[in-house]
Amino acid sequence: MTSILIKNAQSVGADDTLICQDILIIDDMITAVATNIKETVDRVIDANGALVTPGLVDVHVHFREPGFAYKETVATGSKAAARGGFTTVLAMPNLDPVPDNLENFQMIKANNDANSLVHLKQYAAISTALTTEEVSDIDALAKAGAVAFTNDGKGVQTAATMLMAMKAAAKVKRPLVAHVEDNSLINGGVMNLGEKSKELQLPGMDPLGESSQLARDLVLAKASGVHYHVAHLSTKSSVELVRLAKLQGVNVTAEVSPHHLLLDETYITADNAYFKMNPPLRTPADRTAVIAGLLDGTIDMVATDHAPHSTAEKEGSFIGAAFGITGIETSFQLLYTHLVKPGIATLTQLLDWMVVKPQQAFGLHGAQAVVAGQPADLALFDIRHAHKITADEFASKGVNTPFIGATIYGQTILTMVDGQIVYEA
Ligand SMILES: NC(=O)N[C@@H](CC(=O)O)C(=O)O
Ligand SMILES: [Zn+2]
Ligand SMILES: [Zn+2]
Repeated sequence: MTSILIKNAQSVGADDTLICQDILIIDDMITAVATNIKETVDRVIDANGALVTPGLVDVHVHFREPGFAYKETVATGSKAAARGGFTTVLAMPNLDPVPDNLENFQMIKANNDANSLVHLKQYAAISTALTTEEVSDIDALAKAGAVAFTNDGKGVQTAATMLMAMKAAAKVKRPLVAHVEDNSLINGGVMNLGEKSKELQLPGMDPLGESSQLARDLVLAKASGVHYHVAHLSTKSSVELVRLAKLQGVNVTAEVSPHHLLLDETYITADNAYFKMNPPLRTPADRTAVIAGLLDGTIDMVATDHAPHSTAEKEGSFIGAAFGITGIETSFQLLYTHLVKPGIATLTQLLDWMVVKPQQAFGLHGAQAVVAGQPADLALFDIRHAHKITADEFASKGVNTPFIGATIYGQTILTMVDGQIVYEA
């Protein structure tokens, strides 16, 4: 038996008030939360007024193993997750080999299970190689433990393939997660098609590539009854479509990334690939719409789309650089600093978007509140001191984020998974 007593932590109570309490953890469970717990334990940790939350959940990360271990591994990615305050993450299938059959999936899952510091669930591919019209063996992959199905990185180009996959996913009661992108509207674009692409004279991708495929999918989702989840939603038009679909009873959920909430294309002042990701940063009107969509519940959750790449792949121009930015070590902190501190959102809302909704939508197990009887998955954040993000502090192999140099509050002090400390500052 191991026992840990965390003293003087501030947990979020009713009406968003902070309550200073002690937390007793025995083995993998929270066994008591109260003021002034007196108990002989193996270790006492003085949280010194830090915020305590249930472990964060990220339904969209790229851990790159197997195939691209030079960008990230399960060991480094999960360490980065722990450093960000995350205790459960869902890993994308754009790997090599692709988890589009049982053998590949089992090999990838075994490697995840052997090397992850946090709870790690694996997505399987919708179609073979993430690009074909041949739907994967969704039934077998679900039985093997696939948390959900997605071709993230690529849109599913034909309605027939999408409908077939949705019906199969509905049968096994797993979400179908869509990276919505119609290739016929991308035109080799490296950023959003509009004023900024014109100014920088770079090829732009039409934002209708996202919303037009989303509109198709929502019709198919309604017909198939699948739980359809939209990955990294980024345009005003997409928000409007999801809002309408929810009103019509479509079983749809949606995620937005921290960068689409906090940045737009006006932040791109030079041809610097640290601002290159897919979907691209959109217009200020799109950004206003995704924030409003999150606040009114149209968008259910935040997911980082943590996409590490090597320095060589992100150097220089948008042309030729890889799409994607890292995010798992800075997301809670950036959103706390820019949404909660200024009063745009409450801490309760932020935790709803980063813990409760992801767990509910994907049927995950984990603490939804720091209370006795819950699993000891939790994080402590220092919300009182400012911190400047530097490239050398990341646990991830990727340092490709435009937020380097930003000042944030909420640095992670400690992260615990099943009662084990997996990160300590
Ligand atoms: N978001 C990105 O820009 N890149 C992701 C793929 C994806 O999420 O579509 C990647 O795998 O690097
Ligand atoms: Zn994607
Ligand atoms: Zn992604």
